[in-house]
Amino acid sequence: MTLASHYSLLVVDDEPDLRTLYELTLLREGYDVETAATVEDAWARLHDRTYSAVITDMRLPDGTGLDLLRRLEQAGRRERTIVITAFGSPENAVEALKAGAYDYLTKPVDLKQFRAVVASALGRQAPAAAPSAAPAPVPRTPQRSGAAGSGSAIERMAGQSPSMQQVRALIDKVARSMAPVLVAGESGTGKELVARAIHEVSPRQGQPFIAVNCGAIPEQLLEAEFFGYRKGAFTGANEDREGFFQAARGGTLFLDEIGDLPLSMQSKLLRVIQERAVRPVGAVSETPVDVRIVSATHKDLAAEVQTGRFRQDLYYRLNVIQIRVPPLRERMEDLPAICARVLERIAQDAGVWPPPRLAPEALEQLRHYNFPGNVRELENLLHRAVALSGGEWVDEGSLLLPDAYEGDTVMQDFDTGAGGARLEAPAMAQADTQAPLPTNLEAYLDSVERDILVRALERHRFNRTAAGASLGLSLRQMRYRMARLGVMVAEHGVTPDSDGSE
Ligand SMILES: Nc1ncnc2c1ncn2[C@@H]1O[C@H](COP(=O)(O)OP(=O)(O)OP(=O)(O)O)[C@@H](O)[C@H]1O
Repeated sequence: MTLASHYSLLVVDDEPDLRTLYELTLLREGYDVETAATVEDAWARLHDRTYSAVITDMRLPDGTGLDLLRRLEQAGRRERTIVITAFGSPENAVEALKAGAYDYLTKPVDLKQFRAVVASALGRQAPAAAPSAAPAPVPRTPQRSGAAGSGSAIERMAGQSPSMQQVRALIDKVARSMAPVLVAGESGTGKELVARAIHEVSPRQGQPFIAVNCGAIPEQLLEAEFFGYRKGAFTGANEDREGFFQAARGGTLFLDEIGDLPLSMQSKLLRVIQERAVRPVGAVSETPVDVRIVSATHKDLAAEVQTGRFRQDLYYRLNVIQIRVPPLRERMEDLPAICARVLERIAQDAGVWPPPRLAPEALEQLRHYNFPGNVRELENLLHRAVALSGGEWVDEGSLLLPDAYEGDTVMQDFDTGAGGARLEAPAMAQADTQAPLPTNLEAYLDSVERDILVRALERHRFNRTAAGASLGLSLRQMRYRMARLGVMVAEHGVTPDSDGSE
């Protein structure tokens, strides 16, 4: 661990008392500290040497903290900046974060928070934020953490269209600061991928990335899930539990579908963001947390504010920097690159190489589709196409774009496919015309297919080649289908994983 004395800090404030207070606080932490009283004085010092971080008051006699910040940005300096703003002027704080400040503090400065923010800017664990005891891990059901598939988010993100280049540039820019980011875009456009990318290129990359789907947690559990609870806080609380905020300590908390958060929880979240401290349910005191918040929404949050469904003050706090991920139909020039990247991943997951390629006619067909479900829909489509074709090429016939589900085309595809069990699905559907229709055709067909694969594998003692051959499939096709549907051959049989391949 780096010694505190290896960090040098520049404190800029024109009030001698405050300057001394900050200086003493930081010296006590073991840092090297220099001070300046004006923008010009600070700039002269910065001319002579570099610092680990600059802590500046917003109002200075010859300018503002923002002026200093902009100069640092323009000169390409790497110093992290913390701006101290007057109480009740959140617009200044937002302005500072937009201009590239790492973080801000509000007057009167709470010294505990001051130490924690400086430590965070230097990439050190804040002393006050260290966990007191190791609480039990939180149940992870509504939360998806860790890598979403193989490879880093930046590597996974394909496409060089101007809008994607802009998204990448913004990711790079915001990664350096603590500023909250709101990622906006339709479902399936890649918002979570953007959030992960921000975390990965930020200094927090070695720390946890915790993803929470705000819409998936029952309202009465929200507080306990977010902030944790103490033993005995309510019936069933048999032990202390951490919440998402504690689990994300030092890292990034990704709040997906933030627009689904009920109003009661919105005010609690706002408080935590303002205070940078959480109070677990049943606890008497608050614990400081150093967490960067990235949220995402497919809703028009500004409109939600207008209708009173989303708190304006929270919107203001979360939306300091907005990254809009455009729908796929607005960046169709990215289609070939995204298809190639997705096909690579499908092949990798199935343990097959080289990855299949998209036939030019298939690409042409995709170009004419408008992808209401965006990249996620494209992924699902390609998954199925690869499982159907199983060869080196994905052709037009295997794409089954939604319109092709109607009429004869489906029957034809099933007929020309590979006989046997695959004919059962349409045959079954015809047999009982009174049977209720599935509400989700894709999920229904997947479950039929999964069932057939499992039965064939069981009948052939889990030998994929033999089971595949009995269904008229090559080993390669069998592997793709098993990977797509999450059917795994375990030591003692087959494990259908109902979540599919993700
Ligand atoms: N530019 C891209 N290149 C390759 N894959 C991508 C790209 N964008 C998104 N994906 C993939 O598409 C899928 C959907 O992306 P993601 O989950 O990030 O979208 P989302 O906007 O968060 O969706 P939702 O709103 O449904 O939560 C993921 O598997 C992701 O890896």
